[in-house]
Amino acid sequence: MALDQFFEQIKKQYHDQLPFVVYKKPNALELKRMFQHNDALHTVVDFTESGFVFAPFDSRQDAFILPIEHADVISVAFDENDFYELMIRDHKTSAIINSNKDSEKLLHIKHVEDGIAAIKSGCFSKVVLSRRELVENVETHPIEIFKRLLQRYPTAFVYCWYHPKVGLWLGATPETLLSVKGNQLKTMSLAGTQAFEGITEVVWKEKEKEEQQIVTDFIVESLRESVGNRLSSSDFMKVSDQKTVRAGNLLHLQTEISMQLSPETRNLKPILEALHPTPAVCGFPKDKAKAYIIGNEGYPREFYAGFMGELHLKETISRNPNRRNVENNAYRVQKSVSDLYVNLRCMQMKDQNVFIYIGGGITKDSDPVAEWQETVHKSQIIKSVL
Ligand SMILES: C=C(O[C@H]1C=CC=C(C(=O)O)[C@@H]1O)C(=O)O
Repeated sequence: MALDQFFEQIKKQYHDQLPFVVYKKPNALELKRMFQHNDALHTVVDFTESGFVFAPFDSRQDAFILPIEHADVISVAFDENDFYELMIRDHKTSAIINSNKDSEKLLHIKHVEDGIAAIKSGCFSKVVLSRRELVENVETHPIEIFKRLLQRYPTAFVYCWYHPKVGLWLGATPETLLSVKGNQLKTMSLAGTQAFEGITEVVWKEKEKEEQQIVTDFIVESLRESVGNRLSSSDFMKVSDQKTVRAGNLLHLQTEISMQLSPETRNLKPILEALHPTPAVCGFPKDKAKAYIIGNEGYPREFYAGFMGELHLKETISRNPNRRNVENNAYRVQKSVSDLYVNLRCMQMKDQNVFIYIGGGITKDSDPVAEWQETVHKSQIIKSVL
């Protein structure tokens, strides 16, 4: 199917107020879309379901799914030239809208100061505080915004999710929550932010390294506790060194973590309950930081800092990648694939109003004004696609 036709069909599905998701995985040269046949709202029961899941920050609230058995899935190839075409077409319309008000600045700085005071009084060692910024009168069609996200963030998970009973969300996230292919589990710890200024070999402050190490330690410990009994040896968990990764115009510190699960692990609920929300979007210890966020942030996060992605989809994988044209099914295996991402660098569209969600990790050494500026920088980057 041609790319234009692919996007036109999505616009029609949206116009007809029927649920859909369109997405591209990090570095993939393929776009996928899933159309639900009717507007029924399906709630996740235990994460053994198959489909595309959309889960909120606060796991006491419902997570939703476009179930594979009620949906059509189509993939199209997407290569560098398509990126180029889109870039040329949309170049003139991209603009950075600066709408930060002084009252928003003072409020965020106050929230960060209060968060630092709570850390110093021993409530928790890290908390991620965020804010929501409103941009009014956005006339760009959400699918055009999605295309711009695609061209800007080739290394991100880029998505547009819509359900008439929930709303419309878009984003380009650099953070994997959980990837399970067969019995291979991969996740990552991501934290620390600085602007990308042409090079990725940058120096990180101790404060940022410590902030990211809190996330890594939490993930390793949570995985040990939630699936540890299925491990035959701790050698099954691999933890990489800290490295710098680029997410559009930002740099972050990242550690990759991987392990093997027992072959029959279909129920991801215990792992997701242990991991989500990680200290990259919540804080540490998790429950105290989460209660503080919900009680003090002053707005509902809804799906920001929640997670989304493929849950238990079937994928045919070649056992021997060198045997490309082998027709023999003996070389192909069907694996269950779950690829879930943290909903960061995202926005929610309500008619022509767009809410942008941005936050940052706070530790005892954080500078409230610098934290405000980090959210301004992140929001300007997101706004530039409107
Ligand atoms: C919570 C956000 O980012 C997280 C992920 C990477 C770096 C972060 C930071 O530097 O604070 C945050 O932990 C956000 O962008 O809204």
